Amino acid sequence: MPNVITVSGLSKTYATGHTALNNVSLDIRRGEIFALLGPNGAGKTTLISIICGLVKPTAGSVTVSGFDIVSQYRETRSRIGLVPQELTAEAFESVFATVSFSRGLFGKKPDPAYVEKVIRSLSLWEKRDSRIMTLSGGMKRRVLIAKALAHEPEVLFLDEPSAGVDVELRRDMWRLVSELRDSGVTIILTTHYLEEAEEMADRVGVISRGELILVEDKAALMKTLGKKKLSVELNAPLATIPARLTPFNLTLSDGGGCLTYSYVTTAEGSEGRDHGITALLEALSAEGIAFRDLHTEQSSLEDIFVSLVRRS
Ligand SMILES: Nc1ncnc2c1ncn2[C@@H]1O[C@H](COP(=O)(O)OP(=O)(O)OP(=O)(O)O)[C@@H](O)[C@H]1O
Repeated sequence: MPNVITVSGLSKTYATGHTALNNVSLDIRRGEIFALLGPNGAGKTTLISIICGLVKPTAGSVTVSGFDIVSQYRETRSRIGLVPQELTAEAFESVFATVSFSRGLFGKKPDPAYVEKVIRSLSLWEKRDSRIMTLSGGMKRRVLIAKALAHEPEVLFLDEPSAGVDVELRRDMWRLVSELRDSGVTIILTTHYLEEAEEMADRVGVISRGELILVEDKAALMKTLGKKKLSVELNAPLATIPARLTPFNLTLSDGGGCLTYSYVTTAEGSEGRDHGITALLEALSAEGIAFRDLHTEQSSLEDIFVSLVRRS
């Protein structure tokens, strides 16, 4: 996949002297869903704001579809849709008028059929003539997405799309984001919710204190980091691990009193694929090894994330 955004050596030090981004380089592939994860204050919004031309970088460069965000601002901005964190929309305008107006801001010719399509895809058609102020919070958020899509952007930024929305709207939004991706739009979202990244993203970037500490395919991340451990507390300690048990790559601890087995719990793995636990228990029984207790421990994405951020 060719890159749609190239970020090179990007840094931002605010007037306060605070360095919010430090030498960040990142390629976003056309057509992917990229999740940017990071704790509060990590620099996610700063990064997005620079790419969208709202904040000036201190050093480094960014191109969008090959155009420079500073010297070719109009070219880059018209290719980007931004759904901001805060709910801001014109209170007295109707949904249809607001979305049409957003399209006009980017110099696009009016296209009521396209605006209708966007509004329908966000299940807002029934509300097209309603004033924004009369809508629920969830509907207002849908309007923000419609506004961001009004000028047919190639790239859509969603800053904390799930903040303050209920489970149903979150699900709807996830569905919408996949549909947009299927229609060729590249999506970059920031989130605190690992579940969201896990559900939607093709790739994940972790940012902490202004530095990009990891960029990885989600599947690979889950595979390497989504591990489970089974600990078997033995009745009698073992001096060594018997040969029959070698294929399980066990570790022996607690003075020989505990055997630990690690296995992967990716989405595919948990759906019926044998983790080898049955085979392990059979092998233990065949070796005449008795145990008094079994327990499992899972490294949650939360743990993984916290340990990555701490390590950085
Ligand atoms: N205009 C500004 N002037 C000075 N400092 C700023 C400004 N905007 C952001 N910062 C600081 O830069 C750092 C990064 O902020 P940013 O909003 O990019 O983080 P974030 O990862 O988006 O956080 P959150 O998850 O809370 O939205 C923070 O310490 C913040 O206080």
